[in-house]
Amino acid sequence: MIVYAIPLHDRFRGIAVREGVLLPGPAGWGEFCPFADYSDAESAPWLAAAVEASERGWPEPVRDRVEVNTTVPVVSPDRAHELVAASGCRTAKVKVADPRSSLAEDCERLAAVRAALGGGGAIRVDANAVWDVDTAVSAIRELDRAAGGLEYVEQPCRSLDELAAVRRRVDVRIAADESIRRAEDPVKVAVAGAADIAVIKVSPLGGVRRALEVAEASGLPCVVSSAVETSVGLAAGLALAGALPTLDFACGLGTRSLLAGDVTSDSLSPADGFLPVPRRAPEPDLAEAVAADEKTRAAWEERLARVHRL
Ligand SMILES: O=C(O)CCC(=O)c1ccccc1C(=O)O
Ligand SMILES: [Mg+2]
Repeated sequence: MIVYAIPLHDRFRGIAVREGVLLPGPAGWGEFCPFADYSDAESAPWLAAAVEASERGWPEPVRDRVEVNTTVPVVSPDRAHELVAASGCRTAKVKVADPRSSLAEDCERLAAVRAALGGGGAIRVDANAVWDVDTAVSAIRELDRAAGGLEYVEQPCRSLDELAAVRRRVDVRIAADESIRRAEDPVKVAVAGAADIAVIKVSPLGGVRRALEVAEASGLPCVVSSAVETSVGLAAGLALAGALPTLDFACGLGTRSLLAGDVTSDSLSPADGFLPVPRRAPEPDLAEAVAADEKTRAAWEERLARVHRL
């Protein structure tokens, strides 16, 4: 087993260093990397996803490449412009509504992203559930204007009822993320009236097969998104995106560039906005260079053992 610790270029979701474990098995490598604030119970599906990858492998894909968005953290307009221009992607997902950023700053970041993308690109934003309904409605209208049009807004509010209320009052499409992945039972959550798009993630949903079930049950067009894994975990996301019967939107799997390093030389960085659908995860041949220190390694070994026992 490999334990890695990789710095991020810019803070993302409050995280400056991404940590996790790579597990080898007969089918290849799997990645277990629940965020530090996740309980053991909430980390169990992340382990199931890693075990699926290493023991069983993934279902047959129906496509061999996937268009992806580049992901823009809460950074200055200049930095946002630079990230989008360097990405080669035609779609950008921009984090908004962060405590460190005002609505005016969010608007400036979006204008810079639009300038970098040009009129033909698509911009989506992610509010990570922080707004109430009225705040969401007015913020979305302003952000939509600043961006020169938004493709969708991801998780503007916490609850499904709030998402439904916002959806009735704005023209911009609504995508559900936390409402699905943090639901008691992601297969049973009735997201259809509350959102236009379902964001589906392999790790929190317990693997590619389980995520395919959640996607089907949602009855919505899906966007497969990462949890900012290394290329080993990104491969699982691409396997899911590759196996979905239909895929109408770019996926949130262009996150390799958020990390300052990777565990593989065969890195899953988008070229011209697309990533290939791999049959198995790439070999972690660079793990030595990003190995965690002894203390971090011991903590992850313990965490893995606890989640394993559940
Ligand atoms: O969707 C993307 O572009 C990248 C993935 C992403 O935003 C994300 C990554 C880790 C944890 C939460 C989220 C999120 O979508 O809220
Ligand atoms: Mg999200």
